[in-house]
Amino acid sequence: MKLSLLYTGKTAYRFLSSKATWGCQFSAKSKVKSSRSELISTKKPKVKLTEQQNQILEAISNGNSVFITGSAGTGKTYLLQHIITKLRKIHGKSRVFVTASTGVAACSLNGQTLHSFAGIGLGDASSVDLLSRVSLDKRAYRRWNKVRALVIDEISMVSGEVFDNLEFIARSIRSEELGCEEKIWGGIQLVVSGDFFQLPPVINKKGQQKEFAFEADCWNASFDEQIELKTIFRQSDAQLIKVLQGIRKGKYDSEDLKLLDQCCSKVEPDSSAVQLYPRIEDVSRVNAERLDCLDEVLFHYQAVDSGKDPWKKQLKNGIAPELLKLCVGSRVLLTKNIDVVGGLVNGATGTILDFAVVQDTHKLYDSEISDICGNGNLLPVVRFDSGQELMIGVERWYVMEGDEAVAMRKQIPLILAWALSIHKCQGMTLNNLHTDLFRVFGFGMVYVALSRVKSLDGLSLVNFNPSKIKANPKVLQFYEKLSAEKDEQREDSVTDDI
Ligand SMILES: Nc1ncnc2c1ncn2[C@@H]1O[C@H](COP(=O)(O)OP(=O)(O)OP(=O)(O)O)[C@@H](O)[C@H]1O
Repeated sequence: MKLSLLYTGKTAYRFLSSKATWGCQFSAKSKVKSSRSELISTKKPKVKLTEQQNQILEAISNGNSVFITGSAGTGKTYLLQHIITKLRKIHGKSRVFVTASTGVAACSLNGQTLHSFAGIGLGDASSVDLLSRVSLDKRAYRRWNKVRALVIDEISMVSGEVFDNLEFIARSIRSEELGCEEKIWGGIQLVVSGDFFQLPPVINKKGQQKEFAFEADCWNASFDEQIELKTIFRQSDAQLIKVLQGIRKGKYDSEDLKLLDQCCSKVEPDSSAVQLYPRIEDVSRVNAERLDCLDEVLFHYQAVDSGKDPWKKQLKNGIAPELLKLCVGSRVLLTKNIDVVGGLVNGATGTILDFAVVQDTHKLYDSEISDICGNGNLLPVVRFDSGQELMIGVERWYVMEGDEAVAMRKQIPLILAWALSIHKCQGMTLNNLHTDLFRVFGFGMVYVALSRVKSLDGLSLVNFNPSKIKANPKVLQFYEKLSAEKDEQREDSVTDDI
């Protein structure tokens, strides 16, 4: 029988007490670090920005609105963090709003979802109706007035209709309230990032004309520059990069197919491989089954949320679960960067080794732990696949409105990692992954799934079929046009030089 330390009675408590003592001995003997201890280096490794990344930063310093795109792993999100710091210096912290199309992406940037920033609910109404909805929502109205720079990450999942509606709202509110002439986006500096070859928007209305944001009427006029990052950092193997670049555009040759076939012929996927599924139901089922098979005592970690709705609700769409169930032997994935120098970053996987009490903490932190873990104050000890062992402490996820934290979740930064959804892994880097391509559907999914992996050794596939490799023709056309325009600009600048 499984015991729940948080919800069961005396039996569990007795177990917990003995386990706690053992945990102390464990900590002393094995020198397990706590993710909150001073032993962990929080210094960020110095990453030199590329010339192209620096050019983008410069364009932003000059007040330009920029669309940043590029293949998976070209450092779009990484660059965004530098951009946000720069924008805050230019406009002041409270006037820079950081948003993303999904809760997971928004949380990883400590931002808010685009829809909640905008105050448009589901956004399924006409532009005029949405404008009156926003005008009645005091906070949303104030945000639209206050914002000087708006960052939008994972734009591939925002529809053209929503993009146009937001521009209309920005222009209408700001020209009326600020008394300025009508400017596109009401003069807001826009920084938009994403790769349209990745996951597309979820379209509710049938026959929607403007599926992608680049189909919005205002798209081209919204930006001073549209830049495609070219250097891929996630993978270094030239063969893998070539295959992934092909898959991104729905293309492959016999060499690529041979390589993908080799990934299918691995007898058993590495036991550390994260299984990627398109549907969340499969993810929940596989993780629950594997947890059950271990037949170990379950430890429950209940997230503690603060703030008000609608912000608090957004926390539910983030990466940190409301209730995290773990036991010895569980495969887990880290959801925060806790030791960047040591490689313990978002996406690092490992196995739960034990549960132990944290030593030498401040009273304040003790109470934080007990809020989440109940009376036991036992924290999970993880042996990461890199070999490091670490006790994982409590972390925080914020929903920020400008410089104000409007909601916060405290939770252990781990999720079960036998299985993960392709939607949740967008933006992640994984060492080992396994996926059944039979289940994968739609444009972009195969590319998002496969482009998470760092090297071919870490990729295992089943049911690979070349017909699954497909790119949306509209997206292909958009990128062809973008690169033709760049070529033209280059030619023009050469002619000018002569
Ligand atoms: N200039 C750089 N030099 C070295 N590494 C970099 C550089 N820029 C980014 N990286 C690293 O590249 C990796 C991928 O970056 P990031 O996740 O930002 O890519 P992305 O383009 O947002 O990918 P995706 O589209 O899959 O979300 C990260 O580990 C990041 O630290």
